[in-house]
Amino acid sequence: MAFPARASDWLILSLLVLAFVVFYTRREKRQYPPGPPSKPIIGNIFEVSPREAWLKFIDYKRQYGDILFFHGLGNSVLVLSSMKSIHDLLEKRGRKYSDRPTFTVVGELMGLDQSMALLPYGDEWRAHRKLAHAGLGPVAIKRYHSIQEDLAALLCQRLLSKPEDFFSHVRLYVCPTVYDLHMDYQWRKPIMKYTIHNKMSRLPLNKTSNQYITLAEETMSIITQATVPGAFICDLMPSLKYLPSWVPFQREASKGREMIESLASKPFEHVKREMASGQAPPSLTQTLLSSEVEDVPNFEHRVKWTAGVMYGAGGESTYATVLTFILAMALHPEKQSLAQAELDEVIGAECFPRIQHRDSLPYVNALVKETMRWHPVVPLGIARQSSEEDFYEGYHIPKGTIVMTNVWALALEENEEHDPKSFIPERFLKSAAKTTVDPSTYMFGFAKRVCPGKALAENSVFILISGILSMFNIEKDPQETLKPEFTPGLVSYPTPFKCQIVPRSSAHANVITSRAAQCSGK
Ligand code: HEM
Repeated sequence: MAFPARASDWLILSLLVLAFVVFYTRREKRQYPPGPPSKPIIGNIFEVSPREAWLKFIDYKRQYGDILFFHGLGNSVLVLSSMKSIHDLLEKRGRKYSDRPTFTVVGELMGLDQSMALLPYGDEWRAHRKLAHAGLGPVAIKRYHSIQEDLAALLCQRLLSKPEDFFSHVRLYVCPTVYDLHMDYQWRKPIMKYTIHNKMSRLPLNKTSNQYITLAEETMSIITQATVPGAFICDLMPSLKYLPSWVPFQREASKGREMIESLASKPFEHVKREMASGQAPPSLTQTLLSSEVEDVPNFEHRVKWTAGVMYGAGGESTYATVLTFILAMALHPEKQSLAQAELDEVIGAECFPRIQHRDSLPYVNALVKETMRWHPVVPLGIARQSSEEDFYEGYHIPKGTIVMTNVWALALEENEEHDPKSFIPERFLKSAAKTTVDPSTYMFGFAKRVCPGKALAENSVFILISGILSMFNIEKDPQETLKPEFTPGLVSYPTPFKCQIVPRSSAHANVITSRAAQCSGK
């Protein structure tokens, strides 16, 4: 065997060995996390379906494990399906994983990127979060208890008069819970005429409805349509955003921009006027404007957008949760009776519950948790984007990777004691073995970007659900086969279904009427 004889030969050989080692080490480091097989150029990116992707991700989780990777056409997507991986990346390495993806049309062109939910991780976002904590923190939300209780009573009143329109009623009284906090009671003053919208959940509002609600619902409709993947080619080819204003999508974007700006500005100006006249009731905007953080630069702009984002961010998910509850009750009357028995015993028969009763109703709380677990309404969380490249468990995660949290997989985690697909509130009772993770630890997102409305939402969901349970029986429509089916989007709620919502007795009907009358008198 011939060996290199001269020093220069040794040098060349050493460099070759070094280059070989570096090449293979880097190749090793650049190994992506597992995922379905990929093809040249398109990779496996088309396996990420825009509709009900969570169902497919469950199958892939079984095959490839808790971290899944999809890539192709210059995109990469990481799906995290275990608390451990979510905690390791979003919590422990939060600095790298707290950005949001860029939405060219709805964000940049329509201006929604001024709102906390889409703001990049940075100083502006931090300023909005600080304001949100001031207005939605544990002490501040106590100011809203009576508003939330009134809205639950008014929802029951509507259910009493036209139970078959429950989709519309829930929409009308749940989304504005958030709006009400933003403004005040004004939206309820005009008489609203509305009917159930056949396919869509959105309210078909007419001219007699309140201008703020009409604006909010129309704007939400534009935002929802604009965020459907593929709605605008400009989202796939961002350079198209420089096309002139007469191009059709630019005209749509400019209309959307106007409406989104009005959604934030109009209620804000309304509260300011009320404050100037000394008559502003408690609301998020009012709380923030009268807070002592006025030395913050752009204070008014930030308050306007912090409060303005809440209708979209909070209404839809609360609405979806209450509808899921109604569906679950129609399917599980035996669980409903157990919750009603507890309500009757703890707060008294024919009494309307209050938020302060929350801690003394373990079964009702378990039922609320089970509603959230049984069908998570935000099944894949809200996407993040990695702001730096990273390596996790030996895998390479490129900078700019879209990161999804597979909440659906967490909720349907295999469990030895209880079937994850069945509706069993008992799994959350203290007496049961503590094998099921509390959904409030994953339903509202994670770490730095965890939902700032969580505490408020939990109160809303509790009072709406316990109010309905205490006053009504929800029953299957005997003429229909009730099959649980849900919409496929970012926020997923039951597709239209029929059920019967009947007062538990005439005494209960009277309680509803007199409790609702107290609200209208305010
Ligand atoms: C059942 C009701 C609700 C659910 C299930 C829910 C769920 C979520 C989730 C999953 C996120 C994403 C967090 C992340 O990226 O990790 C989020 C963000 C957010 N939620 Fe909620 N939410 C609810 C109600 C509310 C309410 C009532 C409000 C406002 C009053 C609200 C305001 C927000 C805002 C502003 C964000 C964006 C936070 C940010 O990007 O920094 N949510 N929510």
